Amino acid sequence: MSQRRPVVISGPSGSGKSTLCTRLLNTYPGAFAATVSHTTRKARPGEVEGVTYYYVSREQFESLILKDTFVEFTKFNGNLYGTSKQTAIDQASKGSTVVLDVEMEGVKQLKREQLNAESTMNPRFVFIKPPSFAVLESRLRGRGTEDEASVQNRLKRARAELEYAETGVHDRIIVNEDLDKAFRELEEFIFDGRASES
Ligand SMILES: Nc1ncnc2c1ncn2[C@@H]1O[C@H](COP(=O)(O)OP(=O)(O)OP(=O)(O)O)[C@@H](O)[C@H]1O
Repeated sequence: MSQRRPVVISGPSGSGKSTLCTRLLNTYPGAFAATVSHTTRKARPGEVEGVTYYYVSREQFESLILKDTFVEFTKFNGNLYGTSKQTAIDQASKGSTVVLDVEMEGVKQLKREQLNAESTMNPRFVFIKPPSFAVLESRLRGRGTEDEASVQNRLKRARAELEYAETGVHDRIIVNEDLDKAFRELEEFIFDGRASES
């Protein structure tokens, strides 16, 4: 299989990025690889260093920024998150198509990176859109992982994400209403219309 361009999956928190990414990785074992991000947030029970995240201190993270380590990084709920260039290169060298799950700031940085003459990533961008704001809110609450302040913060950011997507920066927008349908559309986008008929 020829090496495919990296796929950047973005969308508001709660739109279903992780759900769709996980399904992609499980449906095609070995074909896709998610990058492991660096974060300054503390590991939650069950999370594994080097698998879920690379956990670093704020000082370490800031020094990595100065060393131009990250292809994108962002601050969220007081913590820093970033995708290092090296982890994307490592995954691609194993023959896997790299999948990046990022939010709006990450997309903007990746777009800027593309303008850089030395940029080699050349990713494609897909936006996962919730069917409506009300559905997004109910999914975020239904997930049961956020306190009220975090839900409100995510919803505020979601408005900006949706406005940004309106500007036409993504190669494809997928409305995640019915999960199976959204997944088929994602497959079609990734395989350029040659997805399996599942
Ligand atoms: N099509 C769908 N129909 C119903 N529920 C869905 C659908 N897609 C995702 N969900 C549910 O919505 C919630 C949010 O999904 P998910 O965690 O994948 O979002 P996310 O975009 O990755 O969020 P974050 O950026 O915060 O990680 C989850 O509980 C998930 O099971």
